[in-house]
Amino acid sequence: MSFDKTKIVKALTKVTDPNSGQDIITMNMVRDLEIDGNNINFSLELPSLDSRNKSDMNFACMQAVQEVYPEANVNVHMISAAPGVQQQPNSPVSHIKNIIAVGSGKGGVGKSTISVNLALGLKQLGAKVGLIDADLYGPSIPTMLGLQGQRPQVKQIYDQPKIMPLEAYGMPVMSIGFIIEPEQAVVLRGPRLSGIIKQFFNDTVWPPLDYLIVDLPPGTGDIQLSLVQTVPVTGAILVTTPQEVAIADAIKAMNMFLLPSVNVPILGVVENMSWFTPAELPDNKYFLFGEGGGKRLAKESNSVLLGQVPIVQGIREGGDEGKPVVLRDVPHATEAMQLVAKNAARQIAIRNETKDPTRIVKMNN
Ligand SMILES: Nc1ncnc2c1ncn2[C@@H]1O[C@H](COP(=O)(O)OP(=O)(O)OP(=O)(O)O)[C@@H](O)[C@H]1O
Repeated sequence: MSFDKTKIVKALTKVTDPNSGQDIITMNMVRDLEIDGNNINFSLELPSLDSRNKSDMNFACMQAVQEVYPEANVNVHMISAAPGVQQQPNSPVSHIKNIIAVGSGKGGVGKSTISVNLALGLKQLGAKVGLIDADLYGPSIPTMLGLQGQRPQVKQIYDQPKIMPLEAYGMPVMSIGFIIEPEQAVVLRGPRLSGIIKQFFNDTVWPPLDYLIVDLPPGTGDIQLSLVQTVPVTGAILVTTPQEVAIADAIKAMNMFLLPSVNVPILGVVENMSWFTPAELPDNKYFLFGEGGGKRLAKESNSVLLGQVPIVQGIREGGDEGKPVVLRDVPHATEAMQLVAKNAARQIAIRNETKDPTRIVKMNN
């Protein structure tokens, strides 16, 4: 009896890739399928050959094929994925094309608001997007997406517990706020924080994504460091308000990404709360927080201004009500957020064309 390749492929769709939660055929991990008499041979491409699930996956492949062809000899050859753009053999998330950090110098400049709208804005453009809220000083993203009080599920994959992100508007989301109470979060110290960041990547099942947006705490600290030590960060976006005093802090945050040992490119700057326009005077702009900060920071970081977002009541309401403004139709605001997303997508594409993939920062402790 000869074996049917289509049946074998179908059988292999029952084998799960533990990193993405998808099957290994969908993830394009099966290569060089050959039938040779009683032998069924193929290669299984893994992100890294020291993957902890290597033998489980080998066994799962054999079992799946022998369910349809019990008499077959199944030979699975494990190979390591060739690193492509933004892929590194040791990245726990090589199925995520771009990891984008959103940072700021000061708190309260609207970094989380920009992160949420940027993520959903990129999704509106047709991309597959995920969001991580790593801002432990105010994990506000659960509220901004109407997910407050919810807890992610834990699923056993190959006998290991894996976290399944929650979903908002079709977008997978993880937050420090899903795991610990905000009061507890602020007293956490280095090793514990670094453990949480690692969990977000190593133990969370992210589907294949074009962009994963990471909302960082303001300033520079343990979370930023853990992030660049865990995954290759494609680039950083800085959020600032227009006033001069915010810029000095934003420059410190920028310098951390640009340290030679970190080397994460700055993709651009978003200036938030740029001006206020009262509804009854639609042609007037009041520059409550001064002017020019975003432009200056873009110049300092040798990047571009991705957009200016005015102060609009609908932006605050969108956050409080769990439906971000980019999904609404709010004059001056929805369009401004969509433009930020469009410009960010363009700058990411330019970055990937012109610069080498970022490397994960090696720990020297
Ligand atoms: N352009 C804007 N217009 C009106 N309200 C805004 C705007 N941007 C942000 N806000 C509101 O300001 C508040 C603070 O925003 P947000 O939580 O995004 O700041 P943040 O920089 O992430 O703060 P932190 O990092 O300190 O938690 C929120 O209530 C948000 O809805």
